[in-house]
Amino acid sequence: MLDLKITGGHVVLRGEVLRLDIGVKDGTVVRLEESLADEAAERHYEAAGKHVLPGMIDAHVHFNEPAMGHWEGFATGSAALAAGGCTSYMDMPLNGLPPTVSITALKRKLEAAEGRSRVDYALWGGLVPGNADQLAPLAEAGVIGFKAFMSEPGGEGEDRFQRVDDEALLEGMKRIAKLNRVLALHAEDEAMTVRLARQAAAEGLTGALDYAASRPIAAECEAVRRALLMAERTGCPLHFVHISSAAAVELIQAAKDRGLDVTLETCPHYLTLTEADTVSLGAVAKCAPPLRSAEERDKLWQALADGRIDLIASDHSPSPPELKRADRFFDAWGGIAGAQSTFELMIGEGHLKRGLSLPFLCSLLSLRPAERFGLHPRKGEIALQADADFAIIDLNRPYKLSAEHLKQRHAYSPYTGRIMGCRVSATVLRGNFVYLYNSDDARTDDYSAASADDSMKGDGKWLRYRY
Ligand SMILES: NC(=O)NC(NC(N)=O)C(=O)[O-]
Ligand SMILES: [Zn+2]
Ligand SMILES: [Zn+2]
Repeated sequence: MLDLKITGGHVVLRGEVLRLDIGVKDGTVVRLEESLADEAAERHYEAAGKHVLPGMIDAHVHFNEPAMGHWEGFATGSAALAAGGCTSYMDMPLNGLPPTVSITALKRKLEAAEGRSRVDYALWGGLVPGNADQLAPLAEAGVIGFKAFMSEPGGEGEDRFQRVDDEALLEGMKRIAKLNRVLALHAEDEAMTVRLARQAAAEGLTGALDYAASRPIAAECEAVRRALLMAERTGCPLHFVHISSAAAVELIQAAKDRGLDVTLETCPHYLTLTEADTVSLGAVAKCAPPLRSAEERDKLWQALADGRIDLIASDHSPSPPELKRADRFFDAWGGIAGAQSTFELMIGEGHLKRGLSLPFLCSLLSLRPAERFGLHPRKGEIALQADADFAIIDLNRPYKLSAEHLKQRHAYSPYTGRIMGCRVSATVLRGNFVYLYNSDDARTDDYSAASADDSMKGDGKWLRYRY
């Protein structure tokens, strides 16, 4: 007998969408057929009129435990992801304390996560000045890659995450190349952004647009260019996080064309918000690199449609709302808390509005991240023998996002008040419902029903995939 069957849905596969029924046993997809009507199953979800997509894999979130759980934690952050159709995520090595830059810190991170996550996860380690000797042990312990900042990451306290100088970056790349891991880079040129911020302060310029002007596209391109030169010398695989400009995409594309092992992500906020929103919404829409012009946003969509963007990640980096209130926009915390909305924004804007196909968008949201960071073939697409990780989506149910919908630690997002073009109806992790929107109950999203807890039992919580 099957554990679960999902019938009547349109199933998004690699390159095509088919009307199929799905059979699940022991957390794995075991049947994909036109009809499983006569098949016995412990649970049955009728998905007629809905689409079944591979669960999203979010390669970039900041859950700030240990020590900073009052900013965001594994339980609340992963509940938000589950409500947004995400079934696996990769946690960044900051802004918890200590940051994940040593084996001791990794253990603390794992303890903080243990038994609290609603969906599957993997961890990033950090590359910072002075931790070169920790890279091999961290890789051995299973981190999926390393993250480094080329500009100041922000935060307070001596043990906060430190940016790399060129020397530490080059040395780190040499080592990471040998470890068969990817180095993820926050690419903004420190010298340029510091100089421009100082200049703005000296001129008394403190607003949202002044902040954006102090972190121009040129700063992103300069850092990307320098990192690519070092990658060429060291052979280190690179992944550029949160790329905000088409010009940077082009630099990276040229490197790909030269044969470099390099990928890039962008985030829903660069595709759906602009610097004008930073003015109207305030620091809830503050991030680094900053939001750009509407013209730049459209160029980024074009680059995406042209296949020049490898993946989409949320870069969910929340803080308590107080830290978003500051007289000078420069002083507010930078980071956008969009974990719950990636899928709905990308399907709503990318598919329903801009006409990109669902298989294409799912490759950016699931398959490519799974392939890049070693989770494929177990995760990343709906296929026989793969994990039964799904987002079940209703394309005919637009809704207005409000603070009450948000499951994250602080119900604070630049997308509240926005009409989402579609809605996640249910999220399934290895055959278990980890989120269920109960459309009969107009008041609440009832996701405590179903067997949410099942997903937290057993193994596979921390994915230890090797290349
Ligand atoms: N310290 C952070 O979490 N920073 C993050 N903040 C952003 N993107 O504004 C990031 O990933 O750079
Ligand atoms: Zn960053
Ligand atoms: Zn980030």
